[in-house]
Amino acid sequence: MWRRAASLSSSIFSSSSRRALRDRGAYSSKAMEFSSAEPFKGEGCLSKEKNLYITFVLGGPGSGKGTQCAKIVENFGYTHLSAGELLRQEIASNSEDGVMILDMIKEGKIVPSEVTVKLIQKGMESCDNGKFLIDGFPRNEENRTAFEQIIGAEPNIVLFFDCPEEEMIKRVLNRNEGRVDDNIDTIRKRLKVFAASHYPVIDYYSKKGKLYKIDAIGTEDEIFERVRPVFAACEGAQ
Ligand SMILES: Nc1ncnc2c1ncn2[C@@H]1O[C@H](COP(=O)(O)OP(=O)(O)O)[C@@H](O)[C@H]1O
Ligand SMILES: O=c1ccn([C@@H]2O[C@H](COP(=O)(O)OP(=O)(O)O)[C@@H](O)[C@H]2O)c(=O)[nH]1
Ligand SMILES: [Mg+2]
Repeated sequence: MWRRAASLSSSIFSSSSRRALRDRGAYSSKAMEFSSAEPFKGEGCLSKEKNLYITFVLGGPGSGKGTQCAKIVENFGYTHLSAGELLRQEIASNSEDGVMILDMIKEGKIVPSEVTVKLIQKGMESCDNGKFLIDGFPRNEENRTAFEQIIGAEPNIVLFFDCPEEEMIKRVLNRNEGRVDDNIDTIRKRLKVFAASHYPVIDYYSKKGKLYKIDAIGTEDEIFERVRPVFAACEGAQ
């Protein structure tokens, strides 16, 4: 069972790890636009006493969040919790909230925070592993503050997959997973919601020095080579 993080500001990399990461090209000058002057102050990686290490994985629809999460899981032993997938499971289980969630997803809207955070909480509590990738959440400021209040923790780091809209549309239309929201009308709505709501979240974590902006154009493997150093430095610091 994971234990609740006592601090809302836990951070992982020592300044030497951060230097090494930068030297290895983990983030481009573009990514640095989002980084604060003094990003990492923490000592350990997965905080020993808290036993909880959280990464939020953000980006627009089709930016490759799920694809890269699978690679992070494979290489670094994280538990992947996709907020969208948890909501789809809730629909499939015919739960009380299922119809409301389905309506919101079809319209590309953001499901009320409490519903999503409770599902994430259940996922985290049912898992012995303390290393979590929380994929596709928080989608807006209200999501972000609800997570802090309900879970009592902040992410240690935040990945943001930066992808042009045309590429996201192309990928979603080719996704072929039978999702009710992978059609051009819903994609356009989702992109509008994304454009209107993601920036304050990104900006918040940037100012806290937790944000890694990853260029999401390239092959899946090329993109993972941009992601890998972020986690490799973390492992090295343990
Ligand atoms: N780098 C990439 N280049 C081309 N297609 C990709 C790339 N990464 C992922 N995809 C494909 O694009 C679609 C969306 O990827 P996914 O990981 O589901 O994105 P997200 O979770 O951000 O919506 C999937 O069909 C996936 O196979
Ligand atoms: O925290 C979340 C995550 C997802 N969704 C809903 O679920 C849909 C699909 O989300 P998912 O992350 O699976 O989509 P992706 O970005 O991976 O295409 C979104 O458009 C929202 O309607 C939501 O309301 N809150
Ligand atoms: Mg996804």
